[in-house]
Amino acid sequence: MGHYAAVWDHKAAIEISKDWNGIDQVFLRNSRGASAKISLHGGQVVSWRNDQGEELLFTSNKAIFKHPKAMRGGIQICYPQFGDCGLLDQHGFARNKIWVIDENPPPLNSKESLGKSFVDLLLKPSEEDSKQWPHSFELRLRVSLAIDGDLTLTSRVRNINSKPFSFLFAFHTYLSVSDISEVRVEGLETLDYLDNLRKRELLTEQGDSITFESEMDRTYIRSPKVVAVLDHERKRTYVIGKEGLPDTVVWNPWEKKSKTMANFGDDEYKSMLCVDGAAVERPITLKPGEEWTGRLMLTAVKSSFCFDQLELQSKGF
Ligand SMILES: O=P(O)(O)OC[C@H]1O[C@@H](O)[C@H](O)[C@@H](O)[C@@H]1O
Repeated sequence: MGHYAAVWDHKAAIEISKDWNGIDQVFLRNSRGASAKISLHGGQVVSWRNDQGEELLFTSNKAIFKHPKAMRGGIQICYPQFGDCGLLDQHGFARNKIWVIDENPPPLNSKESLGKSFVDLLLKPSEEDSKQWPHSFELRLRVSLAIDGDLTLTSRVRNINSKPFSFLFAFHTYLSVSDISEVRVEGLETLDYLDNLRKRELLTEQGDSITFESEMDRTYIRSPKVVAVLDHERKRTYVIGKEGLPDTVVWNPWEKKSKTMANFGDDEYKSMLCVDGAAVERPITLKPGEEWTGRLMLTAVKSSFCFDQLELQSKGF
């Protein structure tokens, strides 16, 4: 399987194995011991570990690993619908489908994979999907793990039909946190957001940063390219960069809703936070033959957050 990997030394590797349901999953590893696991079920990133072996993504202890439902956690691909704003199942069908490994993807910018282990996945609509959503598309996902452990997800949607179509998209990202009460999100101050708990009412963020004391389900519109999630107790900061994704969704179900979710423990809301790079306020429209690209870049660093220290520019933010 070496040809899937950008091999810069002998330890960079990619392996393919079966998951609990006999569905292929891809294991990426870098030379320092960081890793990522991607399931072909849903094109879902199910694990991302740093070089200390610490898991950076949340997965519920009650997650159900059973086709066709995406398991609760990791990074899910929401496409072509987000939430329940449409006729399809919540968050669209892509997260519930079996993707394939794309051996010959159309080229991406060469910098994209330089020095990284990566895999390319592809989803094309089945007959059943076309009945529900009558548009011909190719949805691609490249997952790349860099030498410093950064994880990049690049999605491309191509219209291969003779008519335009529109879609919504999100990288629904479950971050693992120590205790939600100790977490702060920076970068969304003063922005307008749609409050999904109040029928998508348009409100403006008043806080200096976002902290959590109750259920939250918000779509921050036209959000900046970089948002930081500071976990004080664990002394870890996640830096979330995005391109082609104008919005950021912030979600935590809190206590009451958690109890109603079958595949989620009653107390698990304390150890997770979803911060999604998304294009959900306004649909993206593609004319025949056109392609859209969206990218999510995740970095986890120790201790307090400082834009300068992170040399964000050198990381491509
Ligand atoms: O339970 P699901 O379908 O995975 O969705 C979880 C949540 O995902 C969030 O992104 C949405 O904003 C919430 O409204 C939704 O409840």
